[in-house]
Parts: sequence; structure tokens; C-alpha cells
Amino acid sequence: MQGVRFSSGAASFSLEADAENVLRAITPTLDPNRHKGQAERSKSLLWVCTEERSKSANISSLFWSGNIAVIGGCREYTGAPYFAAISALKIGADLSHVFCTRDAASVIKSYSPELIVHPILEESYSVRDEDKSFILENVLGEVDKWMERFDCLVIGPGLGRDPFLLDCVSKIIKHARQSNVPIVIDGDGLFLITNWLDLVSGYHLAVLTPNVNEYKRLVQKVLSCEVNDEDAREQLLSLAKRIGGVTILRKGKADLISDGETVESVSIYGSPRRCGGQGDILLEGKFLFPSFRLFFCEWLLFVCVNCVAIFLSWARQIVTDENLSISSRNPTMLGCIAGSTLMRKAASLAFENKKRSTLTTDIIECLGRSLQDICPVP
Ligand SMILES: NC(=O)C1=CN([C@@H]2O[C@H](COP(=O)(O)OP(=O)(O)OC[C@H]3O[C@@H](n4cnc5c(N)ncnc54)[C@H](OP(=O)(O)O)[C@@H]3O)[C@@H](O)[C@H]2O)[C@@H](O)CC1
Ligand SMILES: Nc1ncnc2c1ncn2[C@@H]1O[C@H](COP(=O)(O)OP(=O)(O)OP(=O)(O)O)[C@@H](O)[C@H]1O
Ligand SMILES: [Mg+2]
Repeated sequence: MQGVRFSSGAASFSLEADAENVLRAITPTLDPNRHKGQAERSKSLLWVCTEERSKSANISSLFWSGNIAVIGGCREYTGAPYFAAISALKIGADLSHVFCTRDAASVIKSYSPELIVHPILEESYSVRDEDKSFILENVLGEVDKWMERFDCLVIGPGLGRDPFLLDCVSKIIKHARQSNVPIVIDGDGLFLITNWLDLVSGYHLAVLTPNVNEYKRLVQKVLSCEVNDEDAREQLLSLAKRIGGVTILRKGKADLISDGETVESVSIYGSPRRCGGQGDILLEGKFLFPSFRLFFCEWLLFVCVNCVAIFLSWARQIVTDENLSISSRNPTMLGCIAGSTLMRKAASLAFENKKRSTLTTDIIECLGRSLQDICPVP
């Protein structure tokens, strides 16, 4: 469906994003000449952005790889980082890494041999005070070895809230920012940045994907008021603006997306089941298109969250001439629209088959078919 936009002051509002068109436009064709982890970008971007945004978007990069990393996974939560990382691969990422605690690593590895798992994070209970600074340095060293190769970091699925762990992750966010690596923040990553907004404030390559609770906490902290569903679009716009133009995907019955300049919504399909982990899928969608780094798109939460990551990276390399109406839009917005669309379509297909017993793994299995329905490959 073609999106309908209207203006309210300086901001532009769209009733419903032209979701499937966006998804089609940013999904790269399968090219037999490309090899794993690298592909030449011959496309240019037309996205008309502020000078500040264009600086942080690093739009001059020439290569993309579809290399995604998830920072998350602790003693309590191993499902969330797994859902996020595997959905990146299912959508089209070349490589998917997970940086998690030692306790979570062997569990996550045992779910899938496809994932590259780094057991480098530590929680307070396993660290002596005198060892903390050494361990922190070690964690940063390990992540930095890879940082330049990542098209996008997904921060927070199943991270937990241990103070030492969150301290390490704050430093990782700072390093990602210095290296202009796009980040999608979800789950406990949102708990972290809600308390330390400076970590993402003003970073235009940051995408936040709050659920109902996470959104409530953000609104209370940043706007010092309660969530107002009557003026949901205006409130989301103000929130994104107040955090310096980050992109926010507010998950719900309709997914609302804003970068502080425009607001769009995706409300197609979906499923009446609310099983834990759907958000994790969405994350990768954002990066669905290789080069989160060049132009990002966020996706389906765990499944969806990772969908955003992939699409975001694909959106950063859109061809201008054929898709003028698409390539002139903020890639983080495009990534979120594509991720949300794919996640919702997959959830709807899964529900058709499994009804009340639909689980996140069923939705992940429907990602490929959903993408095929929208962007068929022969
Ligand atoms: N299969 C898996 O592995 C899955 C793992 N998942 C992972 O779970 C984590 C939380 O994500 P979620 O979506 O449950 O968070 P959310 O709705 O804000 O909170 C719900 C309620 O719980 C409470 N609460 C949370 N953490 C708390 C803590 N450490 N200690 C105390 N209270 C805590 C919270 O309280 P409040 O924050 O309001 O104080 C609220 O009342 C996150 O890492 C996510 O990735 C999910 O993605 C699902 C699939
Ligand atoms: N009421 C709803 N109707 C239809 N779809 C919904 C509804 N609520 C959420 N969704 C879809 O489910 C996806 C996950 O949203 P949800 O609010 O469950 O995230 P979450 O709580 O972070 O999930 P997770 O359990 O992975 O942490 C969203 O992308 C959204 O499109
Ligand atoms: Mg979540």
C-alpha cells in the first residue's frame, strides 16, 4: 500500500508506511559474483539529510558484508540472543556473532552450529573487585578486534541487568559510536540507555526498539510524563527528537516509527499470539540488507529486532535512480519499516499453521517464506 503523508508543523506524518514497497526496494538481489562477507556497492544514496546526520551516517563506505553481532545472553536468558542472531542469518546476513557471558555461551552454541559465539562477558558474581578493570579491558579488546567488520550491533537481547556487565556494555556502545557502527538497542540495552541517555543521544545510527514497558520507562525518563496514546505520534516524535534524532520503533498493535523528523506506522498482518521472543526476531530485520553500516534498516524484534538490523544495513545501499521515493528517505526509518513488515508477515503465517501453540521458533521458520512472498527469487 502506498503511504499517505501529511504535515504537522515542521514534521511529516505518514498514516501507513508503504511497507512492502520499502522491503522490496532495499532487499538486495542474490548475486553469484559476491562472496561471503563482502560485496561491492555500486549504488549511491540520495537521502537528503542534515549535515550532522550525513556525517554520522558514514555514507561513503564502499563495501558491505552483512556481518551482524548481538551483545546479549547471560545466565538467565539464552533464548533471546539466539533468536536475534539466528534470524539475522535466516533473513540474509552472511555471518552472525553473539558476545555473551561464559555461562550462556555453551548453551547458545548448542542451539546452533551456525552462530559464532564469543564467551567474553562477565557478571559481578563471577568477578573479584580487583580483577574488574583487567576484565573490562579484555572485553573491550575482544570486541574491538571485530568492531570494524560489523555492519551492525544489536545490543540487549537477554543481556540481564548486572551492573558490571552493563558497565562493559556502555563502553562497547561508546566504541561502536566512535567507529560509526550502527546499533539497534533492545531489551536490557534499553534499561541501560534509559538510565544513561548520553550513550546514544545524538547518534543517528542508533535505533531503539522498545516494547510497552520499555517505552513507558523511556517516556517517563525523557519527557517526564506518562505515555499518551491519544497523541501517540506526536509523543513519539518528541521523544526521538529529545534523544537527538535517534530512530525509535515503538512495538505494539501497530508499530510506530520515528526519527524525530517523520513518523510512520506499520500495522499489516500480525498475529494475535504474544509469545516471548518475537521482539528479538524484529531486531535483525533492521539489518536485513547487507550493510547496516551504509544504510540501515531495523527489523523484527528478537526475530524482529534482528530483522531491523539486516534491513538497516541493506537500506544504506539503495540504488537511487530506480527508487527515488525510497532512497531519499532516512535508512534507519526504512530498516524499521522493512523489519516490522517482515516480522509481522512471518508471525501471521506462523499463526495460520500453529494457532495458539505458535512460538518464536515457528515465526523464525516463516521468515524465508515471508520474504519470498514479498521479494521472490526465481
Ligand atoms: N527466551 C528468552 O530468553 C527471552 C528473553 N527475554 C529477555 O528478558 C529480559 C526482559 O525482557 P522483557 O521483555 O520481559 O522486559 P520488560 O517487559 O521490560 O519486563 C517485564 C517485567 O519484568 C521485570 N524485569 C525485567 N528484568 C528484570 C530484572 N532483571 N530484575 C527485576 N525485574 C525485571 C520488569 O520490571 P521493571 O523493568 O518494570 O522494573 C517488568 O515488570 C530482556 O533481557 C529480554 O531480552 C525476552 O526477550 C523474552 C524471551
Ligand atoms: N497487539 C499486537 N498486535 C499485533 N502485533 C503486535 C502486537 N504487539 C506486538 N506486536 C508485534 O510483535 C512484535 C514484538 O513486539 P512485543 O511487544 O511482543 O516485543 P517484546 O516484548 O520486546 O518481545 P520479546 O518477548 O521478544 O522481548 C512487534 O514487532 C509487533 O509488530
Ligand atoms: Mg523484548
